[in-house]
Amino acid sequence: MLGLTRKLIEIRQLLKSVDSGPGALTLPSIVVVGSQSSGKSSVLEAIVGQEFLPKGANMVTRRPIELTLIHSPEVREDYCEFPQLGLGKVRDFAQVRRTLTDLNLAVSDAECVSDVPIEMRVYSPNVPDLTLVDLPGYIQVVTRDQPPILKEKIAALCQKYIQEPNIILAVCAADVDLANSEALRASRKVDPLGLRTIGVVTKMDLVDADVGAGILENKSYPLALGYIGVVNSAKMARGFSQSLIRSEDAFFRSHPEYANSMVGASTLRRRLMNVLEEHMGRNLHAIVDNVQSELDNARYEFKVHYNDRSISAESYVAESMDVLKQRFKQFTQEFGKPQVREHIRAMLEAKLLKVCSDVYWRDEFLPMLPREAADSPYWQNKLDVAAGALTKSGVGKATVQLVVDLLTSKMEDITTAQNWAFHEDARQQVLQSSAEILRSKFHTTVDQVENTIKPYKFEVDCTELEWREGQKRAAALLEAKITDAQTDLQAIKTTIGRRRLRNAIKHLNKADKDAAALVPAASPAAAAASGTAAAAPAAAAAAAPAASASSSFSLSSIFSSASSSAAQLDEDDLTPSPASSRLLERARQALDLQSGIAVMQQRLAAVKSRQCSVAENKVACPEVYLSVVSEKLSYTAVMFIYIELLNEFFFHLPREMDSKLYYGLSRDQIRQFARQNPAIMKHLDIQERKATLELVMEKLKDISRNRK
Ligand SMILES: Nc1nc2c(ncn2[C@@H]2O[C@H](COP(=O)(O)OP(=O)(O)OP(=O)(O)O)[C@@H](O)[C@H]2O)c(=O)[nH]1
Repeated sequence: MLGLTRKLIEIRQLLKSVDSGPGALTLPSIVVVGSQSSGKSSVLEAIVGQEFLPKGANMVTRRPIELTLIHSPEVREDYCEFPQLGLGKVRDFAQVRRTLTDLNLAVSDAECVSDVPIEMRVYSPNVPDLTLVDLPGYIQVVTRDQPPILKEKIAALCQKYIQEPNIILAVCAADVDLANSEALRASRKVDPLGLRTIGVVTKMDLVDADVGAGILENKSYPLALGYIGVVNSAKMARGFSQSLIRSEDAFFRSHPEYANSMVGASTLRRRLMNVLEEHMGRNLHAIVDNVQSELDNARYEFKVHYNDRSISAESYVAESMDVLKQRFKQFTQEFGKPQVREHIRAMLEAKLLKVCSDVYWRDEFLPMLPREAADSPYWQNKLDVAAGALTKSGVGKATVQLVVDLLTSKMEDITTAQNWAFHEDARQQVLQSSAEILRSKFHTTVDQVENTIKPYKFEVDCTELEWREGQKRAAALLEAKITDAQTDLQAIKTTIGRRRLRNAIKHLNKADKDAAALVPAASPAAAAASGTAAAAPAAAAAAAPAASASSSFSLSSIFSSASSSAAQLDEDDLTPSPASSRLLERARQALDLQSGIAVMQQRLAAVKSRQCSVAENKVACPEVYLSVVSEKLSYTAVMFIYIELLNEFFFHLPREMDSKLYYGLSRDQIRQFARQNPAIMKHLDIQERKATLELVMEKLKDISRNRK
C-alpha cells in the first residue's frame, strides 16, 4: 500500500487544474483544527521540521493553508513552492513565513477570514508524503478588538473543511480540559465515532505525567484513531527537527507513565501517513467513481459542443496571425499608387479651391480676368501668388502625414478583424510596431518629397495633354463644388422655409445698405493708397459697379458645411432674439452661398471656354493651371511616398508582427493569448479537462491494479 499517498498527491495536483467545484473531486487531506494557542502551528512545524508559519498576536492565520509535503530523497536543501504565486523555489523558510504572513494579512480586518486557500508545497527528504490544511484557530472568547462575527466565521470555515473525506487532526492542549476543546466538539458532530479524527495533545510538559497519560488513554472522549501526545515547546528546544525530536524523546523517556502511549512528533508523522494511506485506500473506489463520472461528463460535452475536434493554443495563435497577415496583404494590394494618388489629389484639390477662393473669387475685379489677363501684371502676379500658395505650403509634410494617418486608421481597422478584438494587448503591439515604422520613415520621406517638388515652386511646365486634363479636372471640381453649395443652400431653404428666408434676406440687404450709407465709399484714390489698385487693371474703376455684386459675398459658407442648418428656427419675426439671430445667421449663409454659386458658375464657364483650352492662357485660367500644378505635385509626392514609406512599411510590418507576436511568444504567452478569446478558452478548458481526467483515470486504474 505504501506510496499510495504519493500517487494520489500527483493525482491531486492534476485534479486541481480541472476542479469543477467544491467537493466534486476532492481527495482526502488532513485538516488541522484547534483552539487558538492550542499549539497547531507548533505541531505542523514539527511535522515539516521547519519553522515557517506566521505567528503573532494579531490573528495571523486568516486563510486556510493547503500544505502538500512531498518526500524528496534527492533534494539537498528543503524548499517551498507557492504555485499560485510563481515565486519558484523558496529555500529560505523565514521568507516563506513572511510570504504567508503577507498573504494572510492581505485579508482585511473587516473581512476577518477568507476561505480562499493558500497553496504551498514543501519538498524535503525529511517530510512524509502528506497533504495538510492549516486553519485559523477556534476562538473561545472574543476579545474586545475582534469583531463578534469572527467566531462564527472561523467555525464555519473549519466546518467546511472537517467534512468527509478529510481526516481531522484535533489539536488540544494538555493543560486545558478536553471537555472545553472546540475542535473535539466540532469533529464529534461530523464524525461521532472518531473514525477519521486523530487527537493530538500538545503541551504535555505542562501537566503531570500521570494526568497526561490519562488523557492519552482515550477514555473520556474516545476516538477510534486515538490520541498522540507531543511536546513542542520552544523552551525545550531552540533548534528544530532532530534536536526537537531528541529533546521530546528524552522528555517522554524520562516519564515511564507514557510507556504504553502514542507520543512524540515521529510517532505522529508515521501515524498520519498510515491513517492517510488507509483512508485513501478505503476511499479509492469513491475517488474512481467520481473521476469516472466527471470524465463521462467532459467527454459528452466535448462531443456535443465540439464534435470531438481538438484545438491547440499554438494553432489558434497561428490562425489569428494568418488572419491579420492576410488582411494586411489584401490591404497592401488595394492600397496601390492610384489609390494613394486619389487621396493626395483630393487633399490638394481642396487646397486648390481654398487658394482660388482666397486669391481670385473674392476679388472684385474678377469679371475682368478673361479680358485683361493677357498682359496684366496684376493677374500675372495673382497667378504666382496662387501657385506659390499651393507649392510652398508644406506639401511634403501634409501629404506624408495624410498617408500616415490613412495607414494608422487602416491598421486600427485591420487589427479589429475577427477575433482580434479579444487581444487588445497584442493589437496594441501591432499598432505600436506600425507607428514605429512610420515614425522612423516620416522625416526622410517628407524631405524627399519636398526636394523633388522644389522645382515646381518656381516654374511648372506642362504639355498640351496635361493642360487639357487639368481643364477637365478643374471643370469637374467646380461642378462638384457648385452642386455641394446648391445642396447646402437647399438645406437652408428647407429648414427655414422659403418665405422666412426671403424676408430675412431682405432684412439683411436693407441692413447692409444702411451700413454702407454710413461708411464713406472707398475712393479709387484710397484703393490706390492701399496698394491694391497700383497693379489693378485700368478698367477696374469702370467695372466696379458690375463687380460689386460678387465683391460683397463671403465664401466662408462654401468651405464650411451647412449641415448645421438642421437647427430648427421657431421664431417668425426678426425682432432681436437668439432665434432671430440664428435665422439671420442662416440667411447670411444663404446669401453667401448664392453669391458663391454665381461666382463659381462664372468661373466654370470661363474654365470651359475656348480661352482656357490652351496653356498659353494660363493667367486667365488659374483654376486649370492650379489643377495642373496640383496633379504634378500629387504625382511626385506619391512616387516618393511609395518608395520611401509605403514599400518599407509593407515589407517590415509583417516581419515585425511575426517576430513579436509569433516567434517571440513563450508557451505561457501563447496559452494566455488563446485564452483571451472566451470561445477558445471554453474549448481548451473542456479539452484539457477531458485529457487530464483521462490521465487521472489511467493513474487510478494503475493504482487499483497494483493493489489487487
Ligand atoms: N510548553 C509548551 N508550550 C507549547 C507547546 N506547543 C506550543 N507551545 C506554545 O504555545 C503557544 C501557542 O502555540 P502555537 O503553536 O502558536 O499555537 P497555535 O494553535 O498555532 O496558535 P494560533 O495560531 O494563535 O491559533 C506558543 O507560545 C508555543 O510556544 C508545548 O508542547 N509545550
